[in-house]
Amino acid sequence: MNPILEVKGLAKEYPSFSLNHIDFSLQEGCITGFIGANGSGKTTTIKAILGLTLKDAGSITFLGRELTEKERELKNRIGIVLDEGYFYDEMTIGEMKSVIAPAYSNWDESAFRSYLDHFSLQRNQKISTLSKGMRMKYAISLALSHHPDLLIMDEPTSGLDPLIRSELADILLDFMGKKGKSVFFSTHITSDLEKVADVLILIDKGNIVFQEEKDVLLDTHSLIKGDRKLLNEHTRPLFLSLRETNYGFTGITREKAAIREQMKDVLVERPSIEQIMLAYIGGSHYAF
Ligand SMILES: Nc1ncnc2c1ncn2[C@@H]1O[C@H](COP(=O)(O)OP(=O)(O)OP(=O)(O)O)[C@@H](O)[C@H]1O
Repeated sequence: MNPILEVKGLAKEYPSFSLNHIDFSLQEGCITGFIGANGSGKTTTIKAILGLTLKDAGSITFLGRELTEKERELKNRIGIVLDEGYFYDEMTIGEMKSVIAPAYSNWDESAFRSYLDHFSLQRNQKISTLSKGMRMKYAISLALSHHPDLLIMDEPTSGLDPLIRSELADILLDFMGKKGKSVFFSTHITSDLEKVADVLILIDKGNIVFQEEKDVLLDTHSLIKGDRKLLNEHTRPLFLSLRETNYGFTGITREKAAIREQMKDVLVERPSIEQIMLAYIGGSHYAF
C-alpha cells in the first residue's frame, strides 16, 4: 500500500495545548479513523493539514509532494467536511455552492445535482433552515462533487442520529468502491468506525498513541473478566487497564496467552474499539 498523505513532525502550540511533533500516514484505499477524546487535538491536526491553522513545525506531503507546493492543484484532489460547516447561513444551498465550486477546477455540476437529488436537498433552501443531518449531507455533496481522491472529515457524525450515521457509513463505502480513494475521518464516537474503518489512529493530549489496522488491533487486545482474587502483583501488570468491583474485575490486555496461563477461570472476550481506546487513555478509571 502507498501512503496518500504523510504527516511528519507536525507541531502546533496553543497557550494550554500542544500538538507534539506527531507522525502518521494515510494509506491509499483505506478508511482511516482518527480517534481521541474531546480536546485531544483531532481538529487542530486536521486544520493544520489543510492549512486552516498555521503549523509551528512539520511537513505534510500528499502523494509525495509538500501540500504547500502547488497548493491549488493538490487541494483539488482533497474533499473536506468540517464540523463547523464553514457556510454562510443566509445563503441558499445553490448560492453557497456557487461560492465554493469555482475553487475547484474539476467541479462536476451534474455530480452535485445527483447528490442533491439523492439526499433530497433543494437548491433554494436556506442553509440556516437545514437540520444537522441535512447540513452534513450538503457538506458531503460539496466535498464529493469535485471527485477528490482523499476525503477528510472532522467529526462528521457528531450530533447525528444513528440512522443518519449509518447512512454516512454507506456513503463512505460507496465512495471507497471507486479505485484509489481514501478517507480520513475523525470522531469520538468510535462505534461509527466498527463497520467502516480499515486503520485507526489514536491521539491523546497532542500525542499519537497508536496507528494500527483495525482488525489487528481487535485481534491483539482482549477483554478479560474474572474474580478479583485472581489479581496479584504478577497478574496486574498484564493489563493495560483494570476496573474492579466488589465481585470481580474487567480488564483490557495484550497478553492473552500469559493471562490464560496464569489466571484460571477467566472469561476472554473481544473488546470494542471504544474499550481499547479507553484502556489507553483512561488509565484504570474507565467504564464498560
Ligand atoms: N485557536 C485556538 N486557540 C487556543 N487554543 C485552542 C485553539 N484551538 C484549539 N485550542 C485548544 O486545543 C485543544 C485541542 O482542541 P481540538 O479542537 O484540536 O480537539 P479535538 O480533539 O478536535 O476535540 P473535540 O473532539 O472536542 O472536537 C483544546 O484544548 C482547545 O481548547
